[in-house]
Amino acid sequence: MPLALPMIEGMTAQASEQTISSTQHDQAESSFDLVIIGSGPGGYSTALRAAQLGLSVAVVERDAVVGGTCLNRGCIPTKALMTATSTITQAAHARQLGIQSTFEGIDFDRLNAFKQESIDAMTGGLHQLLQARKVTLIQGQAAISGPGQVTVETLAGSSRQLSARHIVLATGARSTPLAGLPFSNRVLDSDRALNLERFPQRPVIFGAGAVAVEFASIWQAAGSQVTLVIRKDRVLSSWDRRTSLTLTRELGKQGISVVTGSQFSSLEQADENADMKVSYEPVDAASGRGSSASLETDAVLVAIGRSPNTDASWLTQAGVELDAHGLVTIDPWGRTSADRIWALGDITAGYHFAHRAFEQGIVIAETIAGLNPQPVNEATIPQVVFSTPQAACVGYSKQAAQEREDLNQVQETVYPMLSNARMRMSGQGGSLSLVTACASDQPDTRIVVGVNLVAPEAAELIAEAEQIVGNRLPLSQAARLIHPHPTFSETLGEALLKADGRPLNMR
Ligand SMILES: Cc1cc2nc3c(=O)[nH]c(=O)nc-3n(C[C@H](O)[C@H](O)[C@H](O)COP(=O)(O)OP(=O)(O)OC[C@H]3O[C@@H](n4cnc5c(N)ncnc54)[C@H](O)[C@@H]3O)c2cc1C
Ligand SMILES: NC(=O)c1ccc[n+]([C@@H]2O[C@H](COP(=O)([O-])OP(=O)(O)OC[C@H]3O[C@@H](n4cnc5c(N)ncnc54)[C@H](O)[C@@H]3O)[C@@H](O)[C@H]2O)c1
Repeated sequence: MPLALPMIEGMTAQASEQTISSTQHDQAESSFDLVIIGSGPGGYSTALRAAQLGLSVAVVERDAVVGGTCLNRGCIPTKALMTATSTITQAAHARQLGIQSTFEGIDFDRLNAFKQESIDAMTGGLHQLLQARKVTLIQGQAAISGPGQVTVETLAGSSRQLSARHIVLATGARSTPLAGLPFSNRVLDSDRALNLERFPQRPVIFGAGAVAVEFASIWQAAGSQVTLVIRKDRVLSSWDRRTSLTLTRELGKQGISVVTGSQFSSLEQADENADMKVSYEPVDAASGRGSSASLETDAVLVAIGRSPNTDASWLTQAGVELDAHGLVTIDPWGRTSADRIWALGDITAGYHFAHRAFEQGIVIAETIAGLNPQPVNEATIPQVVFSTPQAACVGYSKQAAQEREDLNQVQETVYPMLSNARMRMSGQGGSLSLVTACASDQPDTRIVVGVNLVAPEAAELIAEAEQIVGNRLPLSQAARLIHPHPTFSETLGEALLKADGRPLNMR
């Protein structure tokens, strides 16, 4: 085995590149139980679990560094920036509480170094772990070239042939542009937005999902004047209505200008480095909702979703079936329509989160190893958005629960968040709704089927909710769980007591 990469502070992408290349195994081996295409959360979780189970595994990654979108261009760098800029929000709140503090600006060199250190620590650690589990890493562009055959085109221009008992597709996704508006150094996707030397001063963001809302919060906290243009009346519009309306209101309270019912119409720019005039218009002029305006802006962020990396012709030639959105069709264990080809993560239909890909990878590896695992429970995957305040949910909204034939007597319990001491102290608003029902296979037992939350630390709080919802804990038992006082987690405890007909610290 090559020497393990030490987790060096400030490790550069170039150093990482050398590391991936160095693991193009000195070993001549080209035959594996699994060849995995892509080293993001889907690919690496499959590799780690399969190797743990004694299977021989190769991961092919075209990037210089392992970790995919999540570690290099997604979860980790956004949360590094969020960690840094949320301290500005805290300092502003602290001033209202008598703590004298001044915000003297941002040292962008240091902030960008912190972001890169965060990425390097995670990718370096992952690299070491893959090596420790004896996973073969190969840098290059992979393609299925025949049954059980993968061809890798390396950066040096050479080609390598691998044979595999099983092939796992984990090729991820890329940002979708607005029609007629290609990405550039001023029209940004999330990759470009993460690589700015400094934050834009007057950004206009199109989109209402996690990327749009997280960048809006990061930039607004840092003092940018953010305009968020959304097509519906609220952000995260596929979520529970109360939750998404609460978050929309809170973003407005933070100072973000949220333009509802509107969409991009045109962009004027003298040259590629000049400021732009961006215009938007009502989505449905006849409805009377939405507005038209033109804004001067130094950056436009387009965050309208991502397109799966499934357009290469070798995929369908290998017999892998795609749906109308270009997503790979899989069964609950990750099998595609082609024999011994599996797929997971952002190229499959469902929630596109790293933690879903982790569990899919574990299930695929264990199934290949013959362990017969339970399939991923798609209905209880927690969703989280690291905005200010955070939003998180698991299970069903009241409306979604009412639409299910296997759930009866659906009830919603709303907890008044300002009854919680820590919520009051935080200076942030929020909402919590708990959905309970009786499942048709256990008609006499009321269970918690959904929790929808806006609060500081919502992304942490949802982990407990996932235990309750995912394990179908009867409400009567869940309401006996004791929550430490005074904590944000008591919001869930109090809501459970209220749903159980025993409200404590409220009427
Ligand atoms: C800005 C942003 C923030 C996010 N934040 C979060 C978060 O906080 N929490 C969360 O859970 N999720 C978050 N996500 C989503 C998360 O990043 C994805 O769900 C996750 O990365 C999907 O993993 P994956 O393995 O399917 O694909 P990816 O992580 O995209 O990895 C795919 C890999 O495959 C490689 N590849 C593709 N084709 C080939 C080929 N032919 N040959 C070789 N290699 C190939 C790519 O280079 C890439 O490295 C975020 C996403 C974005 C964009
Ligand atoms: N905290 C997290 O876990 C996290 C953070 C960032 C991203 N992600 C994941 O990354 C993926 C990409 O995020 P995203 O926010 O780009 O996508 P998304 O699919 O979550 O949201 C896209 C938004 O754009 C809107 N939209 C679609 N087409 C539009 C158009 N033509 N004009 C205006 N608006 C339009 C949609 O209504 C939706 O609100 C998602 O799967 C998300 O779950 C997760």
